Amino acid sequence: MTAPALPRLPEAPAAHTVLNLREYETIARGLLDPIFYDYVAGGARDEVTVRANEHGFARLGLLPRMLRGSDTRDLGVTLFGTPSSLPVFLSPTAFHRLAHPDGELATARAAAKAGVIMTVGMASTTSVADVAAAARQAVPDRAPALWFQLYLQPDMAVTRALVRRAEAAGCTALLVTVDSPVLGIHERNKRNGFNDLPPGVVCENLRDLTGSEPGHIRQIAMSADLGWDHLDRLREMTSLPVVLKGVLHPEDGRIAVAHGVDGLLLSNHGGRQLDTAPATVDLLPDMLAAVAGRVPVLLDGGVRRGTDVVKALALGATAVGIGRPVVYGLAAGGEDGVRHVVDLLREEIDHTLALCGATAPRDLTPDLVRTVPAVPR
Ligand SMILES: Cc1cc2nc3c(=O)[nH]c(=O)nc-3n(C[C@H](O)[C@H](O)[C@H](O)COP(=O)(O)O)c2cc1C
Ligand SMILES: O=C(O)C(=O)c1ccccc1
Repeated sequence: MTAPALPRLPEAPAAHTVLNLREYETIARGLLDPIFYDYVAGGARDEVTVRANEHGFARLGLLPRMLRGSDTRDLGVTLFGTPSSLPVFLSPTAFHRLAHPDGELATARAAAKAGVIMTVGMASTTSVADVAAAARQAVPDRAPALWFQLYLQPDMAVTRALVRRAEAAGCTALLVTVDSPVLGIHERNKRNGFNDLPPGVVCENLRDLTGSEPGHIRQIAMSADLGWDHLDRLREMTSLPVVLKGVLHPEDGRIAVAHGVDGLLLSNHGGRQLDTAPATVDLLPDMLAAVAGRVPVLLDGGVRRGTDVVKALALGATAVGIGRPVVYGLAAGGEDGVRHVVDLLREEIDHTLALCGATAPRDLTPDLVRTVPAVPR
């Protein structure tokens, strides 16, 4: 068993020297323990889906409109009642204390100051209550904009305990991950022998649940026995909006709506579960058709540029999530790094809207998106 050492305190790069999200990956790679970098960057099996997500955006072009924009643009959206300054939210990622000693606290402060929603992972290395306190302290005059990511547990008492913790912390929605009946196989982790957290790093939300290993990642039960009935029982146990994360087949989108979900997050887990699942942006039109406007559809996977965000919104997504770029920003510069990642995207989205003749996300329509031959990078 090899657990990576905690990273040394990284030197925060001067913000002006980092120009885009991909550069944050390069910087993080130089700072992180290679075992943890591989954990973050990697995906399932051949990592086909990891590459496909970014490639999906590369195969779409934006066809701008002229002479109809405005110098004042509004990027804000409201997602399940939670306002966000951007149509971008932070997707849940586990183990932030492996990227930076301040862990999820730094991420929460950055998200709160940037006015975007952070999804706290069930496998966070800071408790959801402490994350919420950090967000509140960072921006005292605003309610924290936090969602909680949940793996449905076959023991519904455990599920209930986690939901109560998220509610008590003030989370305003539950993202329920359903793409993990079993955990994806990451060959990089196998090669590196990465199968445990270093001493002192604990999944704080799992500390005092039933089970013999308090705070251990093995406390999270992945179960292929879960079914739609478990979702129904979750629906009955909370009045929080429930967003299903990881549905990919349009028929599952229809079933989810019939079961009363408040929204869908079209996600292939960043290519970390079923390898060769298609790119999420390629699946978006079919999912939107299946859902037919009954609930908002969010998307994550491979979003690295403002143009990616604008393409997804133009096709009909309500907002998009970012996963790895947040961890890379955190590794590179703690709170400032995450803040800069969000602010870089903000500037790129605003600039792209201007160039497309749009003043707000609602101006974006599918006719602005064309399939093109991907240009090699
Ligand atoms: C290091 C890492 C940890 C993740 N942990 C979780 C998790 O605990 N729960 C979950 O639902 N998704 C998890 N995800 C998936 C993300 O929520 C998201 O779907 C994915 O990262 C989006 O793709 P992107 O990284 O290309 O932006 C994780 C992703 C990464 C990279
Ligand atoms: O690494 C992941 O993608 C992930 O979702 C996960 C699942 C269980 C524990 C920690 C992370």
